[in-house]
Amino acid sequence: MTQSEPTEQKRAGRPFPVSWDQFHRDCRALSWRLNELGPFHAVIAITRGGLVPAAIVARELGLRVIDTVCIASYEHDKQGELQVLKGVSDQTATLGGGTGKGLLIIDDLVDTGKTGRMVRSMLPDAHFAAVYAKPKGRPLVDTFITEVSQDTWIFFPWDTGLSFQPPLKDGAG
Ligand SMILES: O=P(O)(O)OC[C@H]1O[C@H](OP(=O)(O)OP(=O)(O)O)[C@H](O)[C@@H]1O
Ligand SMILES: O=c1[nH]c(=O)c2nc[nH]c2[nH]1
Ligand SMILES: [Mg+2]
Repeated sequence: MTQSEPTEQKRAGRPFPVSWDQFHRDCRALSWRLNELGPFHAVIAITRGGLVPAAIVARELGLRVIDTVCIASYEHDKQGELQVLKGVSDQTATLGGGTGKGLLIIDDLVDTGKTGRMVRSMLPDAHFAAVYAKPKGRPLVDTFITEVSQDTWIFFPWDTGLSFQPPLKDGAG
């Protein structure tokens, strides 16, 4: 990528900030939906973003077997090549009969769907849930809570902090 190309975040343009409180509520809503679809043998978090919703969903559903698939693609806000740094453990794979049946994969969001596609190819029969979905990634997930437009950038609470916001009207501050 050259210096002048905009990042995915800049290209998205429309900011969608999510507070801890809102995120917790959305994860609880996701848990309600998933509770009707289970039971699941184990939760698999797609790191790192999937770790937070996975903890909340596992707590709500009483699941104590938690594994990770470690995937890196975005360097801050630019998407590069997908790298699988760690797959599911043999023990979790056995629980899912080798194809992921009865396993619950969780991520914070699906955007282009690249990450979701990669995990689906690893565990085709697993249930894949994300808290937020953009249109391109939506066909990859079985369950999600809120859809946002493709030109939206979601700002998660662990990536942000409180800061001064200028008033909408110029000079009103
Ligand atoms: O649908 P996609 O276009 O593939 O994008 C979605 C993925 O991008 C983000 O992860 P990221 O690679 O930034 O890593 P992180 O979870 O460690 O922040 C997010 O947590 C999803 O896993
Ligand atoms: O914090 C993030 N917000 C997003 O909208 C997004 N899309 C891909 N990766 C992302 N990370
Ligand atoms: Mg991620």
